Amino acid sequence: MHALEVTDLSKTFALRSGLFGGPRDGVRAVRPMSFSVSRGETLGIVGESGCGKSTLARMLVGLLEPTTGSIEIDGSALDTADPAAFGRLIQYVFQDPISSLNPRKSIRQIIETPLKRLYGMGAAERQARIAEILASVNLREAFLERYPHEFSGGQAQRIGIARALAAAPKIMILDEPVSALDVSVQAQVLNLLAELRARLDLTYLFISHDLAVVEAVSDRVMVLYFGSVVEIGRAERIFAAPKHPYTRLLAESAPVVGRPLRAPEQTGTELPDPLNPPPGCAFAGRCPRATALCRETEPPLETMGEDQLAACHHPIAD
Ligand SMILES: Nc1ncnc2c1ncn2[C@@H]1O[C@H](COP(=O)(O)OP(=O)(O)OP(=O)(O)O)[C@@H](O)[C@H]1O
Repeated sequence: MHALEVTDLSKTFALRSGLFGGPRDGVRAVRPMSFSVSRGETLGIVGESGCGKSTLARMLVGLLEPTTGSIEIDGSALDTADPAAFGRLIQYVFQDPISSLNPRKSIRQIIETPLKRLYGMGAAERQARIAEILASVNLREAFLERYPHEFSGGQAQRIGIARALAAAPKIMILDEPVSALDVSVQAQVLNLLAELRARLDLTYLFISHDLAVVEAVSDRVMVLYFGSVVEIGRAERIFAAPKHPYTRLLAESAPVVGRPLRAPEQTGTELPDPLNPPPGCAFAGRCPRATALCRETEPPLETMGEDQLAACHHPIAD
């Protein structure tokens, strides 16, 4: 049984009706995708801006209703109408730690909220739990009566992590959790996350533009392009021996540690128009290997080596 099992999950943002009142398709932000994550695993998720990472993450934490598909955690399907059930199982750590914390609430109130809301804990139980959570993110109890703006970025991100841990989730979605932090602080937060994962048997989905960070922290990496999974495989293999030309482009355009992915305009033609998607492979317009087949028929995600799947008619040979 997987910690997380996603089946045919998709999201289309409806648009107002088109010219002359006719229907229009809407923006297919996430096309039907299926993947699973094992208990204790870190799955990295990479892709350029607009590839659907946030939309996927927001569906996984119950902030956005999927258009199709299902989400199972530890074998139980999540009910999209029951946000508290999501909250107890899967939590989100945001990119910008300070602005993601309510400025009018003390740290105690911020950490207490999930304990009350999700578990209905009484005062004594909450006090004990808060002390435990603070210790696990290496923050002093003296911080509890302070407010978010009094903290540095690294401390604020520890508070964001503490808030997520208060829900005692099985899965955490880490959305660019260190990209807003100074490089010197990034490693501390990444080490803390690794330690928490091991100690609490957590499963992570780690979204990042920074391939070096993703490669370092992930067991497997999933590459998204234009709302679809184009490749998924072991972190140590996927950038070293990509099967999909898009994964290779990403790896080649970010050769320096810490360098973020380049914008599409720096790596060739732009992304396709989401309102008017091409019929075949969405990457064909930028792909040096594309043929007529690619422009006509969308390639399915297929096994192409040990633990590696790619959606490509002309995959790169080993
Ligand atoms: N509420 C919305 N209504 C209409 N379209 C949307 C909405 N939210 C996202 N989109 C579109 O869906 C697509 C995927 O967006 P999403 O924010 O998930 O991408 P992303 O990979 O997270 O990008 P970034 O890295 O910039 O956050 C984009 O084309 C975006 O314009």
